[in-house]
Amino acid sequence: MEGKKTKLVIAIDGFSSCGKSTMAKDIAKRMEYIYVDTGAMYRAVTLYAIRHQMILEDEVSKEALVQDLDKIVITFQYDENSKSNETYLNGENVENEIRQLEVSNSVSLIAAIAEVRHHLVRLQQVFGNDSGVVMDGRDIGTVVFPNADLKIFMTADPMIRAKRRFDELTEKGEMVSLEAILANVEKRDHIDQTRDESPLVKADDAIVLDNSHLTPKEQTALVMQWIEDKIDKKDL
Ligand SMILES: Nc1ncnc2c1ncn2[C@@H]1O[C@H](COP(=O)(O)OP(=O)(O)O)[C@@H](O)[C@H]1O
Ligand SMILES: Nc1ccn([C@@H]2O[C@H](COP(=O)(O)OP(=O)(O)O)[C@@H](O)[C@H]2O)c(=O)n1
Repeated sequence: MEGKKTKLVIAIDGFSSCGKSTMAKDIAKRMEYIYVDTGAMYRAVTLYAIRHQMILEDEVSKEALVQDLDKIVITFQYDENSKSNETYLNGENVENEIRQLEVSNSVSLIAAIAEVRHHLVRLQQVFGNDSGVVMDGRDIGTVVFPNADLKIFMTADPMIRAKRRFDELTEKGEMVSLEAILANVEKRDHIDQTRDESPLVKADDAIVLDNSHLTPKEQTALVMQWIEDKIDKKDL
């Protein structure tokens, strides 16, 4: 299938920590598409806000942050060691820092700000200009690429998601509790689904993928079949 001429825009949305980016990266590699982790962009803006004391006990200095948006430059660079794109904030590699619980605890507040969303969505849409892109987030199939060729809405049992994230962070040496992770996952899902600006919602034409009991290999195999079907239809 690699090298086929027809290039798709693939949108992957869904709840926190269910495996969206794992799957998106795998698909992008197999298809030789660009992969864009939009969550990393919201996380980088959040890290900037934390470092500039713009978040105090769940209160965000919105005006100050919005004023600074043009000063926040987010880029991705391929890293040979991790064999994946890593996130840079104003030239500094922040890939590890943006995954820490401190950032996770504030990111949904930052992502609820309309001006932040408009700014990042504009940047994300540029990545899709050439098509051949896999993008994951919360509003990709609904707002960023409403005409995406394939839309997937991922979900899994909240406890299973929390355990996956817990294993990942403890493996990296972060001292966290499963309870704190579960609380964060559930709180973010709630804020993401109930915010006014482009809330997390399944697009009408998205396929639901519950991967609670699927391995990464199994979920990729399933999605590769859906991609093949889409390409066959387009090539007709
Ligand atoms: N199908 C799966 N089964 C078990 N663990 C998974 C599966 N998919 C992903 N993971 C693991 O779950 C964690 C969260 O995955 P990630 O791709 O970061 O999720 P998301 O992008 O939705 O937040 C990672 O540690 C990843 O390795
Ligand atoms: N397109 C996107 C991507 C992320 N986000 C926000 O950014 C947060 C972090 O996204 P993420 O994809 O890194 O989160 P995880 O699913 O990896 O935990 C989410 O909880 C949302 O609040 C968003 O609002 N829209």
